[in-house]
Amino acid sequence: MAKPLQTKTLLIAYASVSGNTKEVAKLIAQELTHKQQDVTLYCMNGNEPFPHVPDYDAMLIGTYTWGSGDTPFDVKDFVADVGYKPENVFVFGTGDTQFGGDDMFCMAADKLSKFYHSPIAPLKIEQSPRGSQEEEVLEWTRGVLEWLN
Ligand SMILES: Cc1cc2nc3c(=O)[nH]c(=O)nc-3n(C[C@H](O)[C@H](O)[C@H](O)COP(=O)(O)O)c2cc1C
Repeated sequence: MAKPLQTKTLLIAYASVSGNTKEVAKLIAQELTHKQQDVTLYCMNGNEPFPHVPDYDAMLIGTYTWGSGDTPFDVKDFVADVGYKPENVFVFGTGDTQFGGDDMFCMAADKLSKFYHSPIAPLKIEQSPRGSQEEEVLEWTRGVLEWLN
């Protein structure tokens, strides 16, 4: 029989301009909540109060990629404001292969994942997760939970 999952406190912090990364963040949050996890969603480019990161068992960071493989300023600011590298940081991103092809696809997610020594590979979604990519989001989310348990 599968081991029951422990309830973890999980921060999902994301930046999103046109809504794709927000959609992925919401799907992840839904799945985690469904699995009895204690989830807080935080939008980096909104007006919500800054989260107290040490309160969480793990942080999931969501980013789009802009320019030529660049990390958005909102994400860079968030990372700087957190001020330390927590353990257990998982990264998801959305991108578009029309900008720079496979080499630059979701490059911001790759960079963040390296920066935080993330224990599992970043999730990379081509624009909106709706449709066939939804299952990839759910699988990745289950992978995060498995790693934390
Ligand atoms: C000016 C510009 C540059 C972009 N550069 C990249 C890029 O280098 N790599 C990539 O994967 N996506 C790139 N994108 C695509 C966005 O990352 C993608 O549309 C993403 O899903 C937007 O996320 P959001 O809807 O959460 O804002 C670029 C988009 C724009 C408008």
